[in-house]
Amino acid sequence: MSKFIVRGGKRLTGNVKVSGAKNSVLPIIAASLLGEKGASIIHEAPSLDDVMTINKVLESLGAVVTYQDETIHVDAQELSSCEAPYELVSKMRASFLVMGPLLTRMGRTRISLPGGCAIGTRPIDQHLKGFEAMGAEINLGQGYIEAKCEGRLRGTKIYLDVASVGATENIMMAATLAEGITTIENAAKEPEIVDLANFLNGMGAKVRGAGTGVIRIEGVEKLQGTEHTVIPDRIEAGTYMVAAAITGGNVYVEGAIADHLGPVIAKMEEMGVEIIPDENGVQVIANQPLRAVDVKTLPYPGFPTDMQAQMMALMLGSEGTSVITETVFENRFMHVDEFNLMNAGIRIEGRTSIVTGGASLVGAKVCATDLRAGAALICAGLIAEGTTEVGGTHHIDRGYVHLAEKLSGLGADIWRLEDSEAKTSTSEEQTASFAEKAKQAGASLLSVQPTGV
Ligand SMILES: CC(=O)N[C@H]1[C@@H](OP(=O)(O)OP(=O)(O)OC[C@H]2O[C@@H](n3ccc(=O)[nH]c3=O)[C@H](O)[C@@H]2O)O[C@H](CO)[C@@H](O)[C@@H]1O
Ligand SMILES: C=C(OP(=O)(O)O)C(=O)O
Repeated sequence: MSKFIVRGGKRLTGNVKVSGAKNSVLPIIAASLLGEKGASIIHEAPSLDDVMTINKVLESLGAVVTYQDETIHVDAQELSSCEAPYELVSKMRASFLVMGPLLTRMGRTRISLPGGCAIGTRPIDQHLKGFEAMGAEINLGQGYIEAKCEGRLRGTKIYLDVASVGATENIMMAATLAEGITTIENAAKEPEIVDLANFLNGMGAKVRGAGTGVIRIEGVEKLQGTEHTVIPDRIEAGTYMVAAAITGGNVYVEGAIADHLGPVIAKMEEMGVEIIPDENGVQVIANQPLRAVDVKTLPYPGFPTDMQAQMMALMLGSEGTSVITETVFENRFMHVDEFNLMNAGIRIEGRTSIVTGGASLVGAKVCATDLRAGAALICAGLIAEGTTEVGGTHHIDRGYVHLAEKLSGLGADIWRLEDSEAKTSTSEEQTASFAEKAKQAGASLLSVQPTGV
């Protein structure tokens, strides 16, 4: 099993660059299926496993996709299928985002049910409610959802019972080619929704109000490929901000957009971290003991659930008792047991976790239960005594580009041990191979350690 190995005790300093946002690029790639004329070019597409998976979904539908140097070309002029198979959708829930584009463009689609995952059951009722309201007929059977419509979808008013990011995106994409006007009420307001709307408008769509609770889409007859640069990943940025703060460090997070990180910055400032934003990123300076805070996750612009686990790690490095309430997903405290293997002493009471800071964390063998849990365990490992081994790297690879290389570029004592490397190579060879990867990632190798600890 491959794993990240972290030796605690290093203070992080320097500059780290944030990659393009996973949660923007995935719906944008799905939206590129709407381009009946010309290709789409998507810049700052991070080299994540999730991106490779959705590219494969598009290829299985007949689109021609190439990926080079963080740029994706999608030629979706000729599509040969409207069915997204189980093998790909089961790998990644966001594959379900191809449903809206396929239904509205082809009048029919069949997609494997995405199912739940480690953080919750994650139903899709709001997506389907939207499609039905627009005139689609939905049938479920044998693990697949079939949607079809006679002629074009029809614009209508859709009120979402929960401000779902995915449902807002799927319905928004479906509405671009519908007849008439669609209004989404109680729409999600995340920056990634705005990024998707900008991409769609670049294709010729007429989307207004993205980023507010009411989005209005006037359907058009056809869309064409466009060129777009994905926004920086606010969750990756927040993760490096936490990594800097937990080590008492001084780090410039290049590309972080302070406006997208409002609640994360507010809570870190409340803890005593100095955050200095400028137009290119944010400087994070932690030069005093951290104070306990209480955090409740909420849809944007509230505190993001995708930063909950990392914030929990930061609370462990503070003085006093903090409380985290998770309101977005019903099962997103799986990392607590893993933190507790490191002597964290966190208690769960329903949807709340009580985190007592100041405990001396000790390195342990732990496992990422989802991608943010993995990043959070690595953050905790940065201040733990001894060595922490974080397994479940496939989760982390879904959302973090060159995580070990970026952190080691800031001075962290971290490296990745591949299963195959562990079996076949010497520690010197592993160091050399890691050094090569880090060089490719542009990181300066302040602390590369041989494996085999
Ligand atoms: C690829 C992507 O962008 N993923 C993000 C997206 O996931 P995703 O789009 O799946 O998350 P949603 O916003 O849809 O989910 C929020 C809540 O709504 C519920 N719900 C959702 C849809 C539905 O039809 N019915 C329903 O009840 C979910 O179970 C959950 O409790 O937003 C989440 C919430 O910010 C983030 O954690 C994910 O990183
Ligand atoms: C939960 C997440 O992603 P996804 O919705 O793709 O599972 C996440 O990015 O933290």
